[in-house]
Amino acid sequence: NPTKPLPPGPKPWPVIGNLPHMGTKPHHSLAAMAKTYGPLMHLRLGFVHVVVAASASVAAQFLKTHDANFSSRPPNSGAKHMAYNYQDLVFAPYGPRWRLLRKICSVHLFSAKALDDFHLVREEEVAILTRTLLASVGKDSVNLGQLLNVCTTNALGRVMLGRRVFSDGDPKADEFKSMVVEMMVLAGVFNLGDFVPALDWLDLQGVAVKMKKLHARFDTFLNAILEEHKINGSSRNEERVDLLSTLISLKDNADGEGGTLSDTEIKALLLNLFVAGTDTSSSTVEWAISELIHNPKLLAQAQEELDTVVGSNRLVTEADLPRLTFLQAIVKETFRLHPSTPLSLPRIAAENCEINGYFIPKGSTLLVNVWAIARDPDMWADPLEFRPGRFLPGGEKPNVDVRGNDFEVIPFGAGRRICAGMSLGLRMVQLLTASLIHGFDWDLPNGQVAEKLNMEEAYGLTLQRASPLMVHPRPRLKPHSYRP
Ligand code: HEM
Repeated sequence: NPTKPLPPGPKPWPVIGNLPHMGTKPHHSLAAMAKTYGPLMHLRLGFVHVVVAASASVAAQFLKTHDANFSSRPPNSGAKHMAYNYQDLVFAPYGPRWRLLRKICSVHLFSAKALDDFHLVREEEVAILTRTLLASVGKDSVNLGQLLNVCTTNALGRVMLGRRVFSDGDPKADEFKSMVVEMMVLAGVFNLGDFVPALDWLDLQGVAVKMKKLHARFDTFLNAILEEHKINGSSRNEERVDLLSTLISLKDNADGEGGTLSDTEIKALLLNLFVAGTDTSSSTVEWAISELIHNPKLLAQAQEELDTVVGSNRLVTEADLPRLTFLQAIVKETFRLHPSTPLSLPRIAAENCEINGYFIPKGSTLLVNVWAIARDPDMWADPLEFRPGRFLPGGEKPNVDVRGNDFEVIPFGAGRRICAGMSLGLRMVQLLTASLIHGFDWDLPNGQVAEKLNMEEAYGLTLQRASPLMVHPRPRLKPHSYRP
C-alpha cells in the first residue's frame, strides 16, 4: 500500500544517494545507522531503493513471512561479468532453471547420502593438512588460512572433479585462493554503475575492468578442466562418480524431461561451488582457531573434550562429531561473531509489499545484516564476547542452531535461497576445527601474546581477518596418529 511511508533512513545525497554512507566496511556502517533509524531501514543507493534488515524479527519478516516475494537476487555487475551473465546458480532468477541447478546440487553433492559417500575424502584431506602442519614444526610460522584453503579446495575438487586441485606447496594454490578472495572483494564493492545506470559505462571505480580480467582467468581454468574431463572421462582415483561427470552425462536431459545443460551453465555452476564453498569454510575455521588462541581457557576445555571422546591415538573422524558438544558450540559461536558473508547475499522485491507498517517498493534490494543481527544486545548477553557456553544447556540459547530457523543467528541466510551448501559447509568447518584443536597446540611467532592477538576484520563479500593468522603448531597426539 503506497500510502504507507518508506522505512526511516539517513537523508540521501543528490544522484548518488546514500552510497557515501556505506564506508569501507558496510556491515559496520549499516549496523551503526540501524542504531539511529531502527532495525528496518530504507536507503537510496543511486536510484535504487535499498531496505536493510538488522534484527532477528525483521529478518524473519523478509525471509520467512515474505520469502516468496524476495526469492531472486538484484541485477549486479558481478553476476554479469563474473558469473557468466546470470547463467549460474547463485544469481539465477527464481524459476525453473534455478530449481533444476539447485536440485542437481542437492541430490549429487549435499544430500545425506552424497555427504556420507564422500566422508573419507574429507577425512583424508584433513589428515594431509595435519601432516603438512606436523612437517612445519621447527620451521617458519605457517599461514593457517592458506593451508586451510588448500584443504577445502582439494576436498571439494575431489568431489566435484574426481581429483585434487593442488598438490602440497603448489604455488598455484596461493594464486587460486587470491583469485577467490579477489572475486569476493569485487562482488562486495558497492559499484556505482549498479545504482546509477547512466554512469555504468564510465566504470568510475574500475571495478568492471577488474571483474572482466578476473573472469577471463577463471574461465581459462574452467575450460581446461571441462575439456580434460570430456577427453579422459571420470578420474579413476575416486570410487564415487564426481559431480562434473554427472553434469556432463546430464547435458542432454538434465531434468528428465529433455531440458539441457550447456557447457557455460556447467562452468558457471563449478565456479559458484568453488567460490562459495572454499574460502567461506576455510576462513571460518581460521576465525575459530584465532578465537581459541585468543581465549586459551576455551582451547584447553575443547581439547579436554576431544581427548575424552577421541583419545590421543588417532585423528578425529566425522563419526565423532555428534558427540563433541562443546566443539559444536564453538563452531556456532564462531559463525555468530564471524559470519562468512556479513551482509548475506542480496535479494530483490518482486512486488510491492508492506512490512511492519512500512511500504517496500517493488524492485527494492534487500540486505540482511546477519553480522549485526548476531551481535544485537537485545538478543544476546555480552554480544561481543566469544562465549560458546551460551549454546550449551544452562546457557542463554541452548537450543538455537545456525541452520536458518533461529533468526538471531543466520550465517547461511534463510528461506528458499538459503545457502545450498550448508550441510557440507557445517561438516567441513566442524571436522577441521575439531582436528586442529585435537591435533595441535598453537604458538604465535615473535613472542606475540595470545590474549592480544589482532582480531580485526577486513572487508569483502566475505569476512577475512585483517591480518592472516600466522602460527607455530605443536603436535599433541602420539606420532603414529598423524600417519596415513
Ligand atoms: C562456512 C560456510 C558457508 C557459509 C557461511 C555460507 C553462506 C551463504 C549465504 C549467507 C548465502 C546466501 C543465502 C541467502 O540468500 O539467504 C549462501 C548461498 C549459497 N551458498 Fe553458501 N555458505 C557456506 C558454504 C557453502 C558451500 C560449502 C557451498 C557449496 C559447495 C555453498 C554454496 C552456496 C550456493 C550455491 C549459494 C546460492 C544459493 C541460491 O542462490 O539458491 N556455500 N551461502
